[in-house]
Amino acid sequence: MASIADYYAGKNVLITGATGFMGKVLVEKLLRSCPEVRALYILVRPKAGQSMQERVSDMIKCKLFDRVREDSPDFHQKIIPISSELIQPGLAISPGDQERLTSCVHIIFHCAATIRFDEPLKHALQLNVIATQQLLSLAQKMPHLQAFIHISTAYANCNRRHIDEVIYPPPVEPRKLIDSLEWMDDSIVREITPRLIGDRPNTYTYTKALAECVVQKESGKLSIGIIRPSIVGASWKEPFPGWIDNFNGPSGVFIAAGKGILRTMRANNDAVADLIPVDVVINLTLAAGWYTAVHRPKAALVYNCTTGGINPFHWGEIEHHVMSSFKRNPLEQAFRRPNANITSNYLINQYWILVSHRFPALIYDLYLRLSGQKPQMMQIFNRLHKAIGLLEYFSSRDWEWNSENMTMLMGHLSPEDRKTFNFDVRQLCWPEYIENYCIGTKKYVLNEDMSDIPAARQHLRKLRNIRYTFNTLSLVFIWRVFIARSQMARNIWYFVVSLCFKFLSFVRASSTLAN
Ligand SMILES: CCCCC/C=C\C/C=C\CCCCCCCC(=O)SCCNC(=O)CCNC(=O)[C@H](O)C(C)(C)COP(=O)(O)OP(=O)(O)OC[C@H]1O[C@@H](n2cnc3c(N)ncnc32)[C@H](O)[C@@H]1OP(=O)(O)O
Ligand SMILES: NC(=O)C1=CN([C@@H]2O[C@H](COP(=O)(O)OP(=O)(O)OC[C@H]3O[C@@H](n4cnc5c(N)ncnc54)[C@H](OP(=O)(O)O)[C@@H]3O)[C@@H](O)[C@H]2O)C=CC1
Repeated sequence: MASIADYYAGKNVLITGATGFMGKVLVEKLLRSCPEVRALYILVRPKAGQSMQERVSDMIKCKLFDRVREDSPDFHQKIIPISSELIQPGLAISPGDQERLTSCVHIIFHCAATIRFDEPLKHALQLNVIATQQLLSLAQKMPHLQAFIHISTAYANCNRRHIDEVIYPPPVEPRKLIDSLEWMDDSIVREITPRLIGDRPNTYTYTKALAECVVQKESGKLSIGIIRPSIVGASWKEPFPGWIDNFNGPSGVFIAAGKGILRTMRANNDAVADLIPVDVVINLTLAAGWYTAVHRPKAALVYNCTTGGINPFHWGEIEHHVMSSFKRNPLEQAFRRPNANITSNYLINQYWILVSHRFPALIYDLYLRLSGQKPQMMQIFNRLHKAIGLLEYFSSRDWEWNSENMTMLMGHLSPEDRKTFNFDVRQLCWPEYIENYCIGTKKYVLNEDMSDIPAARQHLRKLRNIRYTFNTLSLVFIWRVFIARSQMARNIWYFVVSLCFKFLSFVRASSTLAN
């Protein structure tokens, strides 16, 4: 049987979401490990004043592509951008481009989605469900198509505790929901959203569940694979350890903790932190593309791409390793020394939010005001609280995912492919992974230089001295207030002072005698 790289040789691949976190890693890995692939057609929209071409040029300049650039400097010639806005009818692909794609594409990887937890339902439905539907109908017109790989999420069915590799019945018939939301204005949709999403925490997981159902129902004769990654984190090994380029999921939490801003968060110490490195997800995705095309399974195969059942690690352990990593490799200009604690207790968390978040923010904003600058800390904390509030659902619970298809797929790979497209997470050493993850947030998200670490350490020492001074002054102040108001405090104070005085006299007398 052909190896994975042999299979992709000469193939035209269509990718949505190629400008996103996972899409870029997919493009890089395909070009590097399957160098004979014919072309990668990527659906891209213009954004933030940049044309499609400008965005793609920026993307290929990214450090992520350094390794493939070294191997084959002309790699970009294989990337063919196609202008597309996925929430428009027909995905806004021009008739010429549609014809080109339908005539040549062999495999589709559908990564695009809105992953925001606070996305209004209508928009999440348009992108995550309707665009998937439209892509499937485009796929139906492709005579050479061999596999359609849909990227879902392990949390699509997070309202269940045990999640098998099956497509569960949808919370609502997607067609009916699409039809009803079409005529409703945004305010009505906002009002009924909590009732619709029911026991799911957000519109993201809800619409991803609907999308899976659409893939199952509207795939016709296509060969389908559905990948369900859990919490996708920095890369484990490829193209280099610790690659990460965004604040999503735990990355923003790690950074906020490393900067000394986040000091408390609600999470269950003993719950499994189902992180999965991005390169593992991409290796599995490419292997699933190969398997789907070669074996043509009759029904869609679902791959729960998770670590919890195979190599579990817990939020409490993550907290410990993140903190010690940021102490060894501090971030620049930290607000306070990194010292975050997680707790599952609501009241304890609220107490620490008051003492360790709001109070320092208030003092710092006061200092900014007095020095003629614009206060900003309270605003930063309000945004942070909103973000961690949306993540708490995932850090406070445990799920059990069955990942038999991942094991089955590994069993079908040749020893060589198992190395090149490694997704065996049993080999993952968590402390080392977390260390590289934290360094990755410093280097690639915050663009900080590793050579500045001594200065960052010096800054942490300065913060420690400020804290000691502040604590001492506060103690003296509180004590003075007590002494002024209470006879008992005064008596204790005189007692302690006279005791110290006696002790000093004793030490002096004994040293005189000794001489
Ligand atoms: C140290 C102890 C650690 C212990 C660990 C404990 C817990 C771990 C925490 C989390 C684990 C749970 C993760 C669950 C993931 C589930 C898996 C999935 O299915 S994947 C999808 C994941 N999706 C997300 O993570 C998206 C979440 N984000 C959002 O929904 C939104 O971004 C938002 C948080 C609601 C914020 O929206 P807002 O409009 O206010 O801001 P923007 O998004 O426009 O961003 C503005 C600005 O802020 C930066 N940003 C975004 N998020 C964060 C963050 N979390 N921390 C810091 N900064 C953040 C963003 O990049 C923008 O910057 P800029 O203006 O410079 O571009
Ligand atoms: N990150 C994670 O932790 C997890 C992610 N997943 C799934 O993986 C997939 C990829 O996620 P990730 O890479 O993290 O997400 P990103 O947000 O990084 O990327 C999303 C991609 O979708 C594209 N996109 C969004 N809206 C449109 C639109 N209207 N038209 C065209 N393209 C659009 C974006 O393009 P643009 O650059 O133009 O915005 C971007 O390329 C998603 O399906 C997600 O559900 C699953 C589990 C966990």
